[in-house]
Amino acid sequence: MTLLEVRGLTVTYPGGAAAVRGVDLTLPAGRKLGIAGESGCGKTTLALALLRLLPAGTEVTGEVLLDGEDVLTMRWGRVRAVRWAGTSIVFQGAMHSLNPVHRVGDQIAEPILLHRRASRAAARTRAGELLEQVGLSPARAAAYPHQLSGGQRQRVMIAMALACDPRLIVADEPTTALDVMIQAQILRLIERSVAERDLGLIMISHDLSVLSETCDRLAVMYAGRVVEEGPAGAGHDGALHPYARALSAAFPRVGDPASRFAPRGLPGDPPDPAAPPAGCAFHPRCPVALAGCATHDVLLREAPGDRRAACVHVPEAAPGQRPPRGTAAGPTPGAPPPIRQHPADPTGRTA
Ligand SMILES: Nc1ncnc2c1ncn2[C@@H]1O[C@H](COP(=O)(O)OP(=O)(O)OP(=O)(O)O)[C@@H](O)[C@H]1O
Repeated sequence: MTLLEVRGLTVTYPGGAAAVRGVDLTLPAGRKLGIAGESGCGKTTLALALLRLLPAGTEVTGEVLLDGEDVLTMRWGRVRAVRWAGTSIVFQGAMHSLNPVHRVGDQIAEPILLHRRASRAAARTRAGELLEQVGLSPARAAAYPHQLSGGQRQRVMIAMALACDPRLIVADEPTTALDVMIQAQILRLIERSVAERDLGLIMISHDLSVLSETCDRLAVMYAGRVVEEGPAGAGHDGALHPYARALSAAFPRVGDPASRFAPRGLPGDPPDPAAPPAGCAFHPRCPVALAGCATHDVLLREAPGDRRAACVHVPEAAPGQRPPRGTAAGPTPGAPPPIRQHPADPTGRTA
């Protein structure tokens, strides 16, 4: 069963930065999708669009269907309910996401009070249970965020994300600010939490190794587009698109000590999202670009090996090798959908 379907999602910030361009993604219930790409490629913008958290005045086209219901056209009351009970988000740097003047137990209890209409006592009890489930003592409910370590704060964020039993968790660089040992613990906690509850997970990271370990499938973004999507286990070795290959070569490989000392970087910078180059946006940095790549953009299409890739060098899969309709990714053909101006949430609340 499809939990999330993103169709032709395009996001343009005020000022003209087209941060996400024609993204199509499908996430079946209970599956884990990683989204990778270097800084500025549009990963966070995509996450914010899924929860309608983009700033006022941002232009959004396309559809974000959660259980078939379009998040982009919902009334605000419904959006607020969906943000906790449908999709919840774990950001990097919990210190900035938690309110410094409230006890963490109260912050976990708040969405339960608001969205589950629980009594204050029941919400507090549930907050204690959630703290225990993420490996913290229920007594820590009385702590303020500054009294906890970075790893403990991130556990509190995960407890908050789980508070209203969402069906999908979006984790945006959930471990980036943590040291390697704590990073591993938090990743295991996220994996266990989604497995126990059979949740969908979208995990965003610039770290391909983290995503390959945690997720079932991996989408690689460049300049606002998904340029490759496929099984995550092969993230290091099976990539087809030259950008996905370059990204994977930039990371040390498990079991290949030599690669630790000689990771290869990618020369050049990603393009300005307000003025992406004509043709394939990657062509100015692409080691195998052809003359036509400067004028002709290849849309994401079915490729061999249960993958999709947007490159002229990648052969298109034969019709018999393609997945059933509805799982394909790539800009949706046909007339462009209407542009929606994102109004500010009238209450200014994000709960
Ligand atoms: N509020 C905004 N107004 C205008 N442009 C923005 C805004 N937020 C992000 N951008 C631009 O949109 C592009 C995509 O940014 P985004 O944060 O989505 O990328 P990212 O892949 O998540 O990067 P990072 O890994 O550094 O967080 C960038 O060029 C960024 O400068």
